[in-house]
Amino acid sequence: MLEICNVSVNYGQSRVVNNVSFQVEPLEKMVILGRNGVGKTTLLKSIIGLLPLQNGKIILNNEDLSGLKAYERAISGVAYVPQGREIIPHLTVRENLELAALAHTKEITQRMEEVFEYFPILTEHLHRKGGVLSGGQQQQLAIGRALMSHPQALLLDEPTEGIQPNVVAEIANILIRIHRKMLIPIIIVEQNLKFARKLADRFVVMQKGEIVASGKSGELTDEIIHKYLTV
Ligand SMILES: Nc1ncnc2c1ncn2[C@@H]1O[C@H](COP(=O)(O)OP(=O)(O)OP(=O)(O)O)[C@@H](O)[C@H]1O
Repeated sequence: MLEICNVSVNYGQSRVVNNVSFQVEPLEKMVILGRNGVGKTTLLKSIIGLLPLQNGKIILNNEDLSGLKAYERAISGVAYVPQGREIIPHLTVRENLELAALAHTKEITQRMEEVFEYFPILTEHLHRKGGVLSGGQQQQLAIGRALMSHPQALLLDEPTEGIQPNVVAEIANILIRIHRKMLIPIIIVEQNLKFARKLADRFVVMQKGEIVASGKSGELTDEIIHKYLTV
């Protein structure tokens, strides 16, 4: 289980995430919703250790990660698919995957085979540079790269951004398969409501750094959408 306990994050004097708490069970996929600039990415970055916590704790499977650096949290099992994918453009698909698994070299071939089961398209592009892939292919590579560390929790920041609708649907189905097989908590920051509804078991909505609504995905009402999500 991934526990976010009273987390606050500042940029300088400015508080961007304020006292956020929620838990994600291994059987759950949680989506974080909210308009632009409400602190969703900042929260994800504080969970993975790229931004310091002002207050609060991050606990994964009873291990307190709060004092650990980002690479130590990665070793403890937190994997991150960043907004914009951040594929290394001059490395090939294979090299992008290998790089993500350097700490686990013994199992690298097996891990890669697992990634190819989810994303067979990557096998067709294995020796091409990551930078020449389409947006959808890069997103698949970014998720595959996160899986190379065999994570205990998976965090994704806007995986549908800039991706064609048919590929979005495919990515949703693959994430559902990944979750069924790995049974790890998944947190997705998302603006695409259709995708969020298809994927998520539960949701939280953020506004001005705080959680203002939460529930099971069936409880995501038009009223909540109108009040906190439509522009
Ligand atoms: N490096 C930074 N330094 C100072 N302020 C920042 C920094 N990065 C983000 N912010 C500000 O913090 C607030 C929250 O930004 P954040 O990116 O977390 O929001 P978000 O909900 O993820 O939005 P989006 O959907 O646009 O990515 C915004 O007001 C943003 O301008």
